[in-house]
Amino acid sequence: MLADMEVILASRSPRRLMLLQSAGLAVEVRPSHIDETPLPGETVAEIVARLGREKAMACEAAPDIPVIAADTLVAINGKPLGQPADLAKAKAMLMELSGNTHHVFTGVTVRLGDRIQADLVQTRVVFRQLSSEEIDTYLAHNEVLDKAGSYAIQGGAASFIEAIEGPLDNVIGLPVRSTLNILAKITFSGTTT
Ligand SMILES: Cc1cn([C@H]2C[C@H](O)[C@@H](COP(=O)(O)OP(=O)(O)OP(=O)(O)O)O2)c(=O)[nH]c1=O
Repeated sequence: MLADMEVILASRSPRRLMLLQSAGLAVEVRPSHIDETPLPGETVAEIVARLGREKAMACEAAPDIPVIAADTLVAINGKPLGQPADLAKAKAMLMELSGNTHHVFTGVTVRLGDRIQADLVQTRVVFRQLSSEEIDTYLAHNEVLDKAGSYAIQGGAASFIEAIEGPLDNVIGLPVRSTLNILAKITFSGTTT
């Protein structure tokens, strides 16, 4: 039903593009550039929901082409971990995640003209204990500056995972099942949320 549907992806994330293409959509990439600074007092869930929506709204598109946008953050003890500014911050984040449980939140929005459908998906991730040397080796061999929480579960960080509960693709940046659900809803039902 959705196969070969033309959509616009308002994201520069190559992982989101790959995930949508793998689902059979015909994707045009048109990244949105918005200020991703959290507002005072916002929870992590509220931040990703708002930023996903703002990215979808900021993207210029014809009213009959669905726009898909998302925002992903790692949350530990209620605190958001976004993309690290530098390798020192990346190391600090991985030290904090080591031996602990965190949650990955993605806010995904589909916009069609002035109608919006959105969803919020979370995945629980448990990291095993990591040594300082192991983190240094990981950072020396992996690109993490564009990854929330300074790791990529689809790369070398898979071996850090002790347990995961929830969708894996949500951690990579886009929960595909949820995205296709809201895409189908907005395309075929015409309802607004
Ligand atoms: C935790 C984790 C995050 N990520 C990525 C997904 C997202 O691309 C990125 C979080 O940053 P986002 O700000 O959600 O997205 P982005 O900056 O890549 O793209 P845009 O703002 O244009 O939409 O972290 C992984 O690829 N693997 C992981 O294991």
